[in-house]
Amino acid sequence: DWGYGVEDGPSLWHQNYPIAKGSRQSPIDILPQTASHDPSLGPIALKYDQCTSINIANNGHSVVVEFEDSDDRSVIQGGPLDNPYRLKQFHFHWGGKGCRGSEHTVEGHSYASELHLVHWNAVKYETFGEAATAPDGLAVLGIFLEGSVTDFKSFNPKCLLPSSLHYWTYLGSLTTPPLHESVTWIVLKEPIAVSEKQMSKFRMLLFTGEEEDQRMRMENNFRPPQPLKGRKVRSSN
Ligand SMILES: Cc1cc(C(C)C)[n+](CCc2cnc[nH]2)c(C(C)C)c1
Ligand SMILES: [Zn+2]
Repeated sequence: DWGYGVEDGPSLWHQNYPIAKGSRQSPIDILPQTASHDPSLGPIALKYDQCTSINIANNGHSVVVEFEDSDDRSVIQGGPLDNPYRLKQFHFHWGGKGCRGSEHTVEGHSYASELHLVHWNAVKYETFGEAATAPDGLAVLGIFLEGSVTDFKSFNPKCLLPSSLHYWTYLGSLTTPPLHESVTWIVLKEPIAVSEKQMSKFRMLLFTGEEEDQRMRMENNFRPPQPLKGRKVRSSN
């Protein structure tokens, strides 16, 4: 019912999902100069050592790596978060070519791709599904990928992190339907390098059209920036 094409893309999502015009929609264009530095914002802490990946799948909209989330073995905490959020899965957004592809932009600048590490508040909610509809239910760590000659070795989230964990944070939403306004976004300032070869592998992934035979190229699976509507973007030190 929704996609990234001309007939079903982001500009039409509001017809079936009115919250698309809500007050905390994502992604946004981040303006570093207007982000308010908040000294009370501590560092984020990532505990991914025991992370247990379950599978990698093409869910028709993205390539997703799922994790075991029956306990707090892999969590993100600190920063803007009041308690630990459990790692559920990570996935990517990317463009058809060149440097467009990320969901968040920085002063209008897009990156080739954006990695989302999705976590949920298992302290307050019973299930991921329940958390996904709650205003403090999810915490998504966004990491920009920019094309470069180096390769990244594996999908272990630990080695996918840049050297600096400085971040911007703001209250937002899922970036595809149902567009729930349930996400505390933590976007790292420093991108990681990914090779053109890796990018081309994303682009070769096909995603199913309405009819199974309609194999469309999975690319440009990103939503454009949404109005800030008075929200404050805070910056870690
Ligand atoms: C693996 C995954 C895929 C998707 C979309 C791309 C269908 N979504 C829905 C929208 C979204 C993707 N990235 C930010 N929001 C999620 C949510 C639950 C975080 C996870
Ligand atoms: Zn995402």
